[in-house]
Amino acid sequence: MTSAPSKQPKFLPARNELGVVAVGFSGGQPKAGVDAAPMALIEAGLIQQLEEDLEFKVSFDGQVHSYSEILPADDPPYRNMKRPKFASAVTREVSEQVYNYAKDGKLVLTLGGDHSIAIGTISGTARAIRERLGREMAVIWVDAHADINTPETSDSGNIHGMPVSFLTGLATETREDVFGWLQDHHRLSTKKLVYIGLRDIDKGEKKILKEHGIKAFSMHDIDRHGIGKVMDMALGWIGSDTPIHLSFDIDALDPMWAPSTGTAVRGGLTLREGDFIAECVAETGSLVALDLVEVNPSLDEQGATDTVRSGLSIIRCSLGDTLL
Ligand SMILES: NC(=[NH2+])NCCC[C@H](N)C(=O)O
Ligand SMILES: [Mn+2]
Ligand SMILES: [Mn+2]
Repeated sequence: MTSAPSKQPKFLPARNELGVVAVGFSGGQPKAGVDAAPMALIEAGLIQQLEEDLEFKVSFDGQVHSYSEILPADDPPYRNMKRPKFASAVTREVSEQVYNYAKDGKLVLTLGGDHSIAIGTISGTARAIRERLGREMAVIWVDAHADINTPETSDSGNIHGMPVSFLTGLATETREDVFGWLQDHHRLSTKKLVYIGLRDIDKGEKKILKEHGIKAFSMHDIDRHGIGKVMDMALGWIGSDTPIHLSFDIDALDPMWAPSTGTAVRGGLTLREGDFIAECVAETGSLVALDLVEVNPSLDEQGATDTVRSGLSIIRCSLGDTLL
């Protein structure tokens, strides 16, 4: 058994440098409003907290990108995917933005948007880490959902339920304008992926997880072992000294803590469990990128302030804030 490792950030020469990308994209799912999350997080004081409390040197272009300039004129469903060209064009752009920060050794924080944007963030980080360090990174995916449907296994056709299949190469596509731009250097090995918090997995997804031996800790595992042991096991699977990209879907938290999200599922993590996951990742010193996605302030409006606060808390803990 491993205990919480606390080491030097060997691959983060500029650990106090943080690049922020704000992605106002909602096209990976049908509900409007998730594009407003970056502004809600920023208006709640995010950038200031990062600079003043956590002492980061923040690079941010000051814009929440809506990508309206690359909105395709027509975007019919393709292979069961809804709005495939727009999602492809946006994630391609995000991939470039994230890559540009990560290649300079900056830690990258991306604010979503729906979870389809992880196609951009993870591909950008994976490529930069390969080029800069000649290594493969690991991904910790904290979510109620596995988001590993292929276009063919998806019932909804919503691309936010598919990012992991494209990132791992379980789904591929030759059309350049529909994720065909993803190349090997953008991809992630199924062996370097760990899920935490799962509780709403589609039938086809269960089959994929099983067939590929993907490491996953469901809410059942957290109930059985406690979050402390689960984090030991999750980080043990990844191994110390591996760069980590943390992709945090706010719906991993119980709706009690994060009601304003598009696909809320009861029986989730407490805020403390979510923060603890983030703190454990921060303690490794190996975090290279963080996504915070699926906050939708226009759903359950009375709960929006709480949801944004939870999101801020997860971000701060991931980036090294400690209780003492
Ligand atoms: N990022 C998310 N919240 N994803 C929810 C996915 C829900 C469902 N599994 C689907 O494929 O549509
Ligand atoms: Mn989810
Ligand atoms: Mn998700």
